Amino acid sequence: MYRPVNHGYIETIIGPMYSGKSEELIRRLKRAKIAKQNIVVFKPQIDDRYSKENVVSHSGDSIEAIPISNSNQIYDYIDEKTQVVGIDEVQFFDDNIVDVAIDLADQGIRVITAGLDMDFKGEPFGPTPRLLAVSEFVDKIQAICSVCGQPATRSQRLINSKPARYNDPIILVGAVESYEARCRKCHVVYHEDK
Ligand SMILES: Nc1ncnc2c1ncn2[C@@H]1O[C@H](COP(=O)(O)OP(=O)(O)O)[C@@H](O)[C@H]1O
Ligand SMILES: Cc1cn([C@H]2C[C@H](O)[C@@H](COP(=O)(O)O)O2)c(=O)[nH]c1=O
Ligand SMILES: [Zn+2]
Repeated sequence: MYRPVNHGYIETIIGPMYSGKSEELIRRLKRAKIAKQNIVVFKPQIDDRYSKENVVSHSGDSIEAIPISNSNQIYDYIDEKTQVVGIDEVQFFDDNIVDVAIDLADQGIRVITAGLDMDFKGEPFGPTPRLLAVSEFVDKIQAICSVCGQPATRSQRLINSKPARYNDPIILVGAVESYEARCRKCHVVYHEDK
């Protein structure tokens, strides 16, 4: 694909749940739209929490998005006019999403991704660590700890109001019924062997 000027790069917005990643992604994409840039937004199909075809923040901001089940599907919606690509919930994709982001940036596209850096156990989540390494710009943002009010960097999973167990599955789509924002001190994971 021919692009006359190569100004591509990757921006990544990371943090725990409720930290404002989707709000910030939507804000940047809406500004690009105001600048009359050609944008395309993607989200993983499994995230049907608030909407199937929009990125929606916990506070209700939204922008139209294409749900995809495989990162290579992004290429079906990109052409020589595409200037900005947004990808939300990037942690749910496989590692190939990083190669797609690199390829798009190499083609001159501004790629803006948002996702969780850590899972409910406080461990690196899916492709995010590698994505951070190759991004030109990274913004790590915080929520408010639901226990103590300090800046929250972790996502607390609660099952029947109790901390989730270490061996529980990593993926569980949800919001306030299953997750709270917590700081390091207030974040709890239940280890059955301890
Ligand atoms: N504990 C919390 N800390 C900060 N914001 C919260 C919290 N709980 C709910 N919110 C709401 O969530 C919004 C951020 O939502 P969103 O952008 O979807 O976050 P993220 O994509 O990081 O999960 C905030 O503007 C606020 O209205
Ligand atoms: C911590 C954690 C989260 N999830 C899920 C829960 C939500 O559906 C998304 C995160 O959404 P947000 O826009 O950041 O609020 O991820 C999960 O599947 N596993 C986890 O460990
Ligand atoms: Zn706390």
